Amino acid sequence: MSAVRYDAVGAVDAVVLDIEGTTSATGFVVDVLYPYSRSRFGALLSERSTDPEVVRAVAQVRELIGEPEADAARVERALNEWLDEDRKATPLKTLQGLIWSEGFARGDLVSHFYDDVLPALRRWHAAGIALHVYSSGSVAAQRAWFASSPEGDLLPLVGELYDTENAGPKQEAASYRRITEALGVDAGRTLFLSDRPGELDAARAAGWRTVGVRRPGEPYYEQGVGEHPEAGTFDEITLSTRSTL
Ligand SMILES: CSCCC(=O)C(=O)COP(=O)(O)O
Ligand SMILES: [Mg+2]
Repeated sequence: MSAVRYDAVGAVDAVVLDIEGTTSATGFVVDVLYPYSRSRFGALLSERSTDPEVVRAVAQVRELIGEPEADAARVERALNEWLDEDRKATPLKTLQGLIWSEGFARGDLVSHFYDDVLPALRRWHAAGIALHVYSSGSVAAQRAWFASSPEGDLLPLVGELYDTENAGPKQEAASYRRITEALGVDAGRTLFLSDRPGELDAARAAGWRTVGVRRPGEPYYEQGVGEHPEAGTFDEITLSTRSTL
């Protein structure tokens, strides 16, 4: 796999990061985070049934399954079915985010990053490149994820956090246009790193630059990333901004 260089003048002002499969192992999410949330959905739904975020997420679950009267047990069953399918349904992610952020704060959970990721993020941040996140994981989950890394609190490295609630579905170009507008940066100077071809296609359709991150063992590794430039690790991605040239 050849290294990707973005070193033309004014190449990149901002990098937007996908998490699962890109900065971090899908295996960790599925084997550690998913069981943690699965075992706590029941308690969350019964003990915090009046929490506005829970109320809103439960209403969204009922709407998605087409059962306006679904009780807590039915809602929990739907959440677990989506977990089994790894379906990135927004209310599932909202409820997982509530559970995980408490788990991270309590010290039950510590996030995972591939070895090449944190050095690259520090390098890019030091070079003046803004780092943002766009993940199906909720903003609350993303914040906890970066705050509780094996190397401590990484939140000072990252700027804005986007999820399917505040930006929209990751496979739709409109979501990336929304982020461009919110960030106030040129689409053509924004680089999206993701493992999923559908997300990369949507970002490119919105005028973003893209690099597909293909890590052996990840679910999308065999499928590849189509026509997008690709990198096996963040070490292969050389970035610079106008100000550094
Ligand atoms: C800290 S987010 C936890 C991972 C997760 O639930 C998820 O759905 C990540 O999906 P991504 O869009 O980052 O591939
Ligand atoms: Mg991903």
